[in-house]
Amino acid sequence: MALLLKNAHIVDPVVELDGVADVLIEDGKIAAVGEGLKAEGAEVRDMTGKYLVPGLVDMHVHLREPGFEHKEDIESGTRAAAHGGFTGVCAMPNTDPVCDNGVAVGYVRARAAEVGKCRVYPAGAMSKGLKGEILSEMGDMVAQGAVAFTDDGRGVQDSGMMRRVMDYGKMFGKVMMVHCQDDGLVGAGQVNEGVVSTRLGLLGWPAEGEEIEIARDIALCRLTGCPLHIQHITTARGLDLVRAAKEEGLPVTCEVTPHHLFLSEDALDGTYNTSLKVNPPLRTQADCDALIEGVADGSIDCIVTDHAPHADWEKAHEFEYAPFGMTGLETSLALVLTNLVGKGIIDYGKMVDVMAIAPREILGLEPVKIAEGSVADITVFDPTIEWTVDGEGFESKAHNSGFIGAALTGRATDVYVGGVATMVDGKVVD
Ligand SMILES: NC(=O)N[C@@H](CC(=O)O)C(=O)O
Ligand SMILES: [Zn+2]
Ligand SMILES: [Zn+2]
Repeated sequence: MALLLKNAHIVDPVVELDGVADVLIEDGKIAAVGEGLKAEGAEVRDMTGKYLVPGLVDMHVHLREPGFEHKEDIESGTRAAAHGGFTGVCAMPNTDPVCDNGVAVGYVRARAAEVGKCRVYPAGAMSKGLKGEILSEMGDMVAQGAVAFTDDGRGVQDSGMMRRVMDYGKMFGKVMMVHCQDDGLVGAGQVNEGVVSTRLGLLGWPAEGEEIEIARDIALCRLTGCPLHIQHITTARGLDLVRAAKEEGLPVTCEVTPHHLFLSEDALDGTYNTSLKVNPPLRTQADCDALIEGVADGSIDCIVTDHAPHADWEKAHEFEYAPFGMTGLETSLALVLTNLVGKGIIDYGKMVDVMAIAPREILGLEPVKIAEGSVADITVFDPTIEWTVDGEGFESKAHNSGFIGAALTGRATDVYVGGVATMVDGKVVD
C-alpha cells in the first residue's frame, strides 16, 4: 500500500530541500515529493512539527553475532539501530569466528535478512583472525556482499603487512577502515596518558599511539592509492594529519564518535566508571573542542557510534579488567541534535551530511535522496522531545552507555527502510 507522509520539514542538502512538504512512498521507493500531495487509498501519516531526512547510516557498529550473543545479537543490535533512527549499519568483523571469509559475511547478511530491523552492511576483516599476519579472503567476501575491510579492535602492527592489505584491497575498490593503535606504545594502557591517568593511577594510552599509525597509514595510502578511512579519531594532531592528507588530494576520510566529541577524560576523574572505558580512550577537552571544529569545518567526514555493547557483569569488573567500549546507537542522533545542531555549531543539512550522506559515499552504497525514484530509507525525528537517557529504555541488550542520566532534546520517532516502517511513534515495530 502507498504511504503518504504529510507536512514534515524535509532536509536534504543533496537535492537542496529545506522546508515543509509531503512525501509519497510506493513500492519501497519515493514516488513524489511536494506540497499538498494526495494519493487515493494511501495510508496517511501527519508529521507536522517533525523533520524528515534521508535514512541515517552508522558505519561503525559491533553487532557481536556470531559468538558474543550475550552482549548483543543481530536482532537486538538492529532494533537498537532502528530505535536510534538508523536505517542501516556497517557491522564490524571482530566476532567469533572472525568475519574474515565469504561464508561469515553470508551468515551476517542472511541473519540480518531474517531478524534485522535495519539494513546491515558487513565489513570483513583485513587479516585472517584479525591477527595482522595473513591477508583475509577479500575477493570471496566482496562476492558475498562485504562493503569494506577493517581489523577494528586492533591496529595492524606490521607496516609491510598494512601495505599488502592496501595493495590487495585496492583491487576490489573497497575502503580500508583502520583502527589506529601502535601496541608498542599503547601496551596495557587504560585511559588517555596524562594528568588523569596519573591521578587515577591507571596505565596511560598516549595520543601518539594513535597518531603514529594515522601518519603511517596516510603514507601507505599515498604509496598504494588505496582509499583509507580513519576510524574513531580522537586527537587534535591526528585530525591535522587527516586535514593535510585531504589537502594533498589523498583518498582519506575519517569518522568521530559522539563520546569522543562530548566526553573528555575529565569525566573519568573520581568516577572510575567502566562505561567510560573505550578504545581509543576519551582524550582531553582541547581534543574534544578540536574534533567538534573538525565536524563543523568538514575535515571530519562522518559521525559514527562505534556501538560496542558489553554485558553488565563484564563491565562490573575493576577498571583494568573491564572490556573497552560503550554503546551508542540509541543516543547518537539525540546527542548530535542537542550538542551540535541545538547549539548552532552545525545546521540540519550538515547533520544529514555526516550521518546519512557521507557514510553511504565512503562505503560505496546506493545514495538515498528525498526525491522521486530514490529508495525510501527515511528517518523522521522530533527535535523538541526532551528526555533523559536511561539504560532500561534501550532496545540493545547492553547498558554500557557513558551518557546515562544525560538530559537530551530531540529523538527519532519514525523510521522507514525500503518504505517499510521499522519504528512508529518512537516504538520499534515487532
Ligand atoms: N571501541 C571499543 O572500545 N571497543 C570495540 C573495539 C573497537 O572499536 O576498537 C569492541 O569491539 O568492543
Ligand atoms: Zn576500534
Ligand atoms: Zn569499533
